[in-house]
This record gives sequence, C-alpha cells and structure tokens, in this order.
Amino acid sequence: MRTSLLGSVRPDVMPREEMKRPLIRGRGVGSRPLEALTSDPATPVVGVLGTGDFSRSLSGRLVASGYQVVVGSRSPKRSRALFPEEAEVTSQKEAASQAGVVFVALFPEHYSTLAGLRQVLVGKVLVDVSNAVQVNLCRTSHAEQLADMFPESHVVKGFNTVSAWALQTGPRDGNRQVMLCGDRAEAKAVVGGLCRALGFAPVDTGLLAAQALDLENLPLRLFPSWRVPVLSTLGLFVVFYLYNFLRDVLHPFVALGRAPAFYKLPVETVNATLPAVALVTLASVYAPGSLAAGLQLSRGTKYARFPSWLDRWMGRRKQLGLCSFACAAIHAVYSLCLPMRRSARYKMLNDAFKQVKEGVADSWQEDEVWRMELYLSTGIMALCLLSLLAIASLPSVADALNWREFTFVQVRPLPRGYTGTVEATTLVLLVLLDCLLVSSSRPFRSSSGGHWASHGL
Ligand SMILES: NC(=O)C1=CN([C@@H]2O[C@H](COP(=O)(O)OP(=O)(O)OC[C@H]3O[C@@H](n4cnc5c(N)ncnc54)[C@H](OP(=O)(O)O)[C@@H]3O)[C@@H](O)[C@H]2O)C=CC1
Ligand SMILES: [Cu+2]
Repeated sequence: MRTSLLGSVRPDVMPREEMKRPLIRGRGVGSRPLEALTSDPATPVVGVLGTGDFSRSLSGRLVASGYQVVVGSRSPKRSRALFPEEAEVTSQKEAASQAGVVFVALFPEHYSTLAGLRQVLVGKVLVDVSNAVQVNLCRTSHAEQLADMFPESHVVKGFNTVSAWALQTGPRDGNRQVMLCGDRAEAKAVVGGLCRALGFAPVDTGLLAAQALDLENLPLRLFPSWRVPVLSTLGLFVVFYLYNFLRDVLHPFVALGRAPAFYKLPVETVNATLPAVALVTLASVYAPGSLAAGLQLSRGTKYARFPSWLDRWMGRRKQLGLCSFACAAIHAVYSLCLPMRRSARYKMLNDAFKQVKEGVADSWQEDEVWRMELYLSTGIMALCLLSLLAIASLPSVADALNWREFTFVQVRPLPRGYTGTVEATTLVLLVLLDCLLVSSSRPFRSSSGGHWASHGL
C-alpha cells in the first residue's frame, strides 16, 4: 500500500485503513449509536459548504451512515436548527479546515466567495456537485473552474445527478449510479467509497476535462437519443394521416359525391395510419444494417468508417424499433375498440336491412372468411414477435442474454450477424403476408371500407 494517497490529507480525517478499502464507516460502526460516532476520532470527517437543500439532505445521509459532518455556513447560528444534532454547523473556514473531503454545495456563481479558503483546502478533496443552468451554456465546466480556483486541492465532480430528494430517501430502488470524474484517481476512490457507504454505486467516468461538462449537462438532457426517432415517427404519422384523410374522407366526398364522413377522423383514420407508420419505422430499423453491409461489400473492407449519418442511424435502431412497437400496439387497441363505436353498429344494422330487402339469406363468402382469419392471425403473431423484440431491448433483459442469444432475438444487421435472425425473418415474413392478405381482401380493393373494413367490420 502507498504511504500517502492524498498528500496532505490529515491522518485522522482519512485513516489509512479507510483508504485501503473504500472510505466507509469505521469497523463495527453499524452497531454503535450515532452520538458515539461524532466523538470517535477514527470516524471520517466530511465537510459540506452551504446550507441549502442539497447540503441538508447530504448531511442527513452522511450522519446516518456514520460520518462526522461539519457544515460550513456564512451564518451558522441561523442555519443550526436545519441540521441533525450530530452535525456540527460552523463557519466555512472552520468546516473546511476540519474535514478531509469537502462538498461544495453552493451554486457556481458563488464559488468566488470561497477564495479565502484556499490555504485550508490545500491537499483536500473538493467535491463539486453543481449542475449546468442550461445545456451547453458554458464551455468550461464548473468543476474545472473550481479546480482552477483551488489548484492545490483535488476536485472530483459527482453527486450532481442525485437529487436532494434521492439523498434524503436513500437509493431504495431505481437508478443507484453516481457518476464521478476527476483528475486524481485517489481522490475519486475516496469519493467513490463515500458513495458506496451512502448506498450508491459510483461510476468513474474519467477525467475532468473530458467528462465534467457532460456530467453537468446530464440532468438537463431530455431523452437525447429519442428526439430523432420520435420526430421521424411523428412526421411519418402526419404524412400517412393526410394521405388517409384524402383517400378515405375527402376524395369520396368531393370527387365521388358521397356523404361526408368526417366522423372517421378521430378513430378510423388514426387506426389506418398507425400500421403504415409501424411498418415504415420497422423497415427503418433494418435498413441501415443492410445499407452498412452493402457499403462494406462495395468497399471490399470493414475497416473503413461509415458516413456519420449512417453511424447515427445505426445507433438509433433500438428507439426506432420501440416507436414501431408502440404504433403497432396502439393499432391493436384501436382495432379492438372499432366494433364498440356507434357508427359501426349503425352500419351493421343498415347492411342487415339492405340484405333483408334484397332477400339474401346467407352472405357468407368462404374466401373472404379465410383471408380475414389468416391476416388477423398473422397480425397477432407479428405483434407478439415485435413485443418480444421490444422486451429483449430492455437493458435488464438484454443484460441477462449472452451475445449469441441476443443476436438470435435481435437482428444484427451486419453480414456476420445474419446467422441468428430467425425471429426477425419470421417477423418480416409475417408482416408481408399480413399486408398481402389485407390488401387482397374485398373491402380494401373496393376502397369503400379501407382498413376499418379490413378488420372485419
Ligand atoms: N437541490 C438539489 O436537488 C440538487 C442540487 N445540486 C447542486 O447543489 C448546489 C446547491 O444547491 P441547493 O442546495 O439546492 O441550493 P440552495 O439555494 O438551497 O443553497 C445554496 C446555499 O449556498 C449558500 N449561498 C447562497 N447565496 C450565497 C452567496 N451569495 N454567496 C455564498 N454562498 C451563498 C447558502 O448557504 P449559507 O447561507 O449557509 O452560506 C445556501 O444555503 C447547486 O450547485 C446545485 O446545482 C445538485 C444536485 C441536486
Ligand atoms: Cu391492422
């Protein structure tokens, strides 16, 4: 073991025993009452600057995990009542000098007020917990700015992805990861150990210059990998909806002189649009793989970079697949609800009356019956397979599969992966068969009932 891990970190603050293992509560701590710990010299001292929401939640958890906590405030008397009894609330300077690890729980615009603490913070670990105010607003991260202000301290960025609420309640479920980055491995190890002691799982993401800005922007990002797939799905929906509106509603009314059928807009036209969007989106999941394979074949090598648009497209296949699944699932629900509508009941009654008037006793048509049975069955099977693909894309499920199992379920569209595409091939065949059967059924051909009629109504 190295003799000194953190330069001038005080031995009572960062005992060597604790440094060897992650910085956790002292041995046997769990069985002792908390009051005893505050006076225990072997218990690590953690400082927290600032007395806001984050500071209060963090201090509460640190105290509960057996740490001695010293909170540094500009007005300690006023803030005393907000903290657990076991935590000491004192001046910023006093807190900084007592602790080995100091959390800076201030907003970055107030960092400059800490300039006077430079001497007492020499050799200590400073944890920057701040978040960006706006995505990509700053070019330099707050953590790097703090590191510039305190060149003789070791700045670690972290805990900014954990809310004050999560700190208060503890990581009972959901995401327990705490992203960390910093330039000094030992400092990251200390903060990582502290994370573990609080019940979180530290993830070392790298150096400050490479990661801090990303980490600060992380809590502000809104589903970055979903934006393009969702927008393209919505775009397709608009295009197909307009097409179906023109074809099934406006054209029969304006050009053929039929009664206006605007009642179709909320359910029928939406339901006719969804499968088209699902199919095109599904095609866009498999298309980039085939394009990439073609590109590799034409170049005669796999050691050349794909164009960046193809790279990005390949990276969004999972999201596109899930959008396709969502459309198919909503289509199934809409289809099940079609017969509930008043318009469907009126139509059925009218048809029955017309049949009686025409003296037709039996309207059974064997070929139509078979077509419908078959395409409904293939549609249901295709939806089930799509559900399986969607389930297998969940991280927890995907993690439980080995590489071969994963490629068996999820198509790997590069040439080598075509060995295990049973499910994807079956899915594509089922969908094609379904389309073929739907488009050859009588109501669809006569374009009077469209997709609605193709669902047996
Ligand atoms: N709240 C949350 O859920 C999370 C917050 N964070 C980060 O934690 C940091 C603190 O957030 P939060 O606790 O919510 O903020 P608060 O506004 O609740 O607290 C900030 C603290 O900073 C001190 N302060 C206020 N004004 C000044 C000033 N002019 N000069 C010096 N110190 C000042 C005060 O302490 P005193 O008066 O005692 O000196 C105050 O309590 C931020 O960087 C935030 O991005 C990160 C993740 C989650
Ligand atoms: Cu359908």
